[in-house]
Amino acid sequence: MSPAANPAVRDRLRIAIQKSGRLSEPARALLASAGLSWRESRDRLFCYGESLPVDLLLVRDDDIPGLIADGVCDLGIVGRNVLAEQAGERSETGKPAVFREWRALGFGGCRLAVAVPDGWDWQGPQQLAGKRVATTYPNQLRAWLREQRVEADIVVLNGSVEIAPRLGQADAICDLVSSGATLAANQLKPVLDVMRSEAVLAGPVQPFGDVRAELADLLLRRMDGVLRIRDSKLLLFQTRRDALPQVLQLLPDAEPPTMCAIDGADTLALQALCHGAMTWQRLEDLKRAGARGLMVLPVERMLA
Ligand SMILES: Nc1ncnc2c1ncn2[C@@H]1O[C@H](COP(=O)(O)OP(=O)(O)OP(=O)(O)O)[C@@H](O)[C@H]1O
Ligand SMILES: O=P(O)(O)OC[C@H]1O[C@H](OP(=O)(O)OP(=O)(O)O)[C@H](O)[C@@H]1O
Ligand SMILES: [Mg+2]
Repeated sequence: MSPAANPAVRDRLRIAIQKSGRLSEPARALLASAGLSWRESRDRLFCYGESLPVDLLLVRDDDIPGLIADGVCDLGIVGRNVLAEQAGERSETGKPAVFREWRALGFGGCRLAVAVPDGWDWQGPQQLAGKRVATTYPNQLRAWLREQRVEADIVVLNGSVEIAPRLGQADAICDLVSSGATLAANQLKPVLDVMRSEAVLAGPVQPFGDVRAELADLLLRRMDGVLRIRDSKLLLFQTRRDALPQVLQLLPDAEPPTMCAIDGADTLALQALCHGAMTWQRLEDLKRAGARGLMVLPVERMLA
């Protein structure tokens, strides 16, 4: 049966990303560097893929796990915090796990942390016993409290959680923190992390049974290439053979270099893919160790 005749079989992949918010631009940029391009529609909620049969759906981030669960979209880029919260909710209500994290994407980093008023003398999780804790992430907080064997009341709020203690709605909070500025502005201090989060590529637990499997594989391979080289540089240099061990010691973050002998084999020309920052200080150290003609080149694409 052709995909058109059977709606369960699809010949295009559909990826949901946040319409507007912290993850929307980096998510688009990542997909674009993996070679995707779209024809923008006028309402901009659905973008038809041009370079590959991969379409974009622009939605609220909280809707992404549910869209994957319902099969409305195939993949999504969403914070691990949102994915874990909704997975927790499904498991609490006895529903099977249908989506999971496929890849961590290295942006949108933050943590889900417990914070208490500045004046508290924090002794440990037991101090939350019998207290009210405000959060947008009740399932993760509940699971964490259970692990700590602490009984506390969870007050669910959809936003502005940090203001709850001042309003007398809660004694402590459990919310996302990155710089800590929002906590400080509300006279709160973080005391421990419930989870570390970043943007992730989410997908179904079950593999696709049609051409989407190949499209998803292709996309993953390209994304892995982009993620691997995000901060990488290609380093070109020459060195005398006897200085090689000292030079390589300064490149612990490099892939095994390609080398060739020149000048009657006494000198080597090398190229090494380095994953760490290539600062001036590092180049000067390499020169001191015997490297010559150092050149640092950006890496645009890589396919393993
Ligand atoms: N302060 C922060 N620093 C870094 N990342 C954050 C921060 N706050 C949230 N995030 C991450 O970015 C994701 C999206 O945050 P954002 O504030 O844009 O969501 P939202 O207000 O729920 O948006 P939407 O309108 O799509 O529902 C969060 O789920 C989290 O993974
Ligand atoms: O530690 P900080 O760097 O101050 O960031 C933390 C704040 O960022 C997020 O809110 P956001 O600004 O996205 O507003 P929102 O409540 O509308 O999501 C989060 O809910 C915190 O309130
Ligand atoms: Mg949201």
